[in-house]
Amino acid sequence: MIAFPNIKINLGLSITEKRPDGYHNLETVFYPVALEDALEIRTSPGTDRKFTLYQHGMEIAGKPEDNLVVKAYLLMDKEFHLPPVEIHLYKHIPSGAGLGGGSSDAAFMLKLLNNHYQLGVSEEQLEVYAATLGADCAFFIKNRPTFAEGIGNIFSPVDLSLSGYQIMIIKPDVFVSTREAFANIRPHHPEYPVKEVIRRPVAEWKDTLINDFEASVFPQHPIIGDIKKELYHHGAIYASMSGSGSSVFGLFAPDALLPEIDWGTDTFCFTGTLK
Ligand SMILES: C[C@](O)(CO)[C@H](O)COP(=O)(O)OP(=O)(O)OC[C@H]1O[C@@H](n2ccc(N)nc2=O)[C@H](O)[C@@H]1O
Ligand SMILES: Nc1ncnc2c1ncn2[C@@H]1O[C@H](COP(=O)(O)OP(=O)(O)OP(=O)(O)O)[C@@H](O)[C@H]1O
Repeated sequence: MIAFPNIKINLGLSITEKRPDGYHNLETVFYPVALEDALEIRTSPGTDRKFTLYQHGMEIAGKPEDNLVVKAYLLMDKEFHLPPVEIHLYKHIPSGAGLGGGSSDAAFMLKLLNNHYQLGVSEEQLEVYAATLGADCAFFIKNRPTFAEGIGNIFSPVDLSLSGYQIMIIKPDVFVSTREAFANIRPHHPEYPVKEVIRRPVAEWKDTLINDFEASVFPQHPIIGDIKKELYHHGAIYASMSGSGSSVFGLFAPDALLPEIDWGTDTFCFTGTLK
């Protein structure tokens, strides 16, 4: 059985408080975008190994047992005593991009196992499992536009459709550690709450829908700020870094002709249309 884990972008990201457990409370809107990995599971009988991970496409740092798809499998195996599986993961989604690629793989693994082995786990319970694997992992269970608060795991639906808008996502060859990005932030409550700005037309978001990480990440990696400027220069209606970076996305009107920009060979570039 195969699934296609997609990414999220953050529309606004306010880091409001540091918590006693070291994590941060935040407010953001997650929006799904169809830049996808491919994830397949097959039962592999007659083997002692619980799992074998075959990786294709972009490389991911770390051992197989550190991969979030394996962590998701082991979590479900503990609860449901699953048969051994072969896992094929084809990575298209860049890592360290703020696009939630690893979290998405993990959430889709939970959904795949639930469907393939007919475990009968509810979406709500899958969200509980997902939240143990990564702060924004649970979003990918329902995978629809969502207002998130808490550490990024308390959800309410938002009435927002960007259907038809074109998106350009650019990720320079720069790795931003999510942990370090949080460490450099001074939390504060936003002048313009994300939930309110998002109700305004996209054309009004430019100076009010803020990703707090930009202020700490751009000075360290000026190239990321330059990409955002370039997207505006070429007609983006709204542009922002996603999550803790290093990717930047630009939203363009449905009928706009997307610019052809030479970002250089080490830069990842995706264009698509939002659903
Ligand atoms: C920044 C976002 O991309 C916004 O969508 C996400 O909240 C990040 O979520 P994520 O990559 O799933 O994050 P995790 O892998 O759970 O956490 C990585 C590290 O970031 C810090 N962290 C993460 C989430 C959060 N609300 N507060 C934090 O301080 C913690 O130091 C944690 O050890
Ligand atoms: N299946 C996976 N895909 C990508 N990275 C994974 C995976 N499993 C574990 N990782 C580890 O997770 C780290 C973060 O990867 P991820 O793609 O989620 O980054 P990100 O885009 O910064 O996500 P986020 O928006 O959640 O911060 C990587 O450095 C990698 O070592």
